[in-house]
Amino acid sequence: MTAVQGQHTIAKCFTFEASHRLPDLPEGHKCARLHGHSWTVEVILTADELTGPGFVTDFGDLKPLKHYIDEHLDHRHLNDVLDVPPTSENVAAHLAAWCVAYLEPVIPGRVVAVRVSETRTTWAEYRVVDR
Ligand SMILES: Nc1nc2c(c(=O)[nH]1)N=C([C@H](O)[C@H](O)COP(=O)(O)OP(=O)(O)OP(=O)(O)O)CN2
Ligand SMILES: [Zn+2]
Repeated sequence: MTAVQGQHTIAKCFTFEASHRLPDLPEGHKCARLHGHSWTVEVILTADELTGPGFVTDFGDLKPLKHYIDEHLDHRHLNDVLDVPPTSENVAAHLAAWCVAYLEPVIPGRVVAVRVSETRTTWAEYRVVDR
């Protein structure tokens, strides 16, 4: 059978608990108040060729991201961590930049995007420009 042309993509989810408040919102907006979420982070990776038994990246090799999240975001007030308002969009961009700087050099795959959810009904995705 002829192989279908395509691209492998994998993802792994991480969670953390953190508070935030969003500035520059209209008077009375609920998200200007201090509140917290169980956040979800999904890192999405691709590779042109599989390695080992057929991996884009061994899911286990994504542990440095879990360690970063546990150390720097979990049970923190995100306004103290980021130097921009801690929206889902900005948290996703922050984690994408961290993954490109510190995770990519030590894994075979490339980071495609980081998706962040504050709630079960919302997400924001930061897509890394193709390199
Ligand atoms: N584009 C964005 N919009 C909002 C963000 C964000 O980061 N990016 N953040 C918030 C609040 O922090 C909070 O997450 C509220 O979310 P929202 O879905 O508006 O509220 P609920 O979870 O309570 O959902 P309901 O549908 O109102 O029950 C706001 N917007
Ligand atoms: Zn919120």
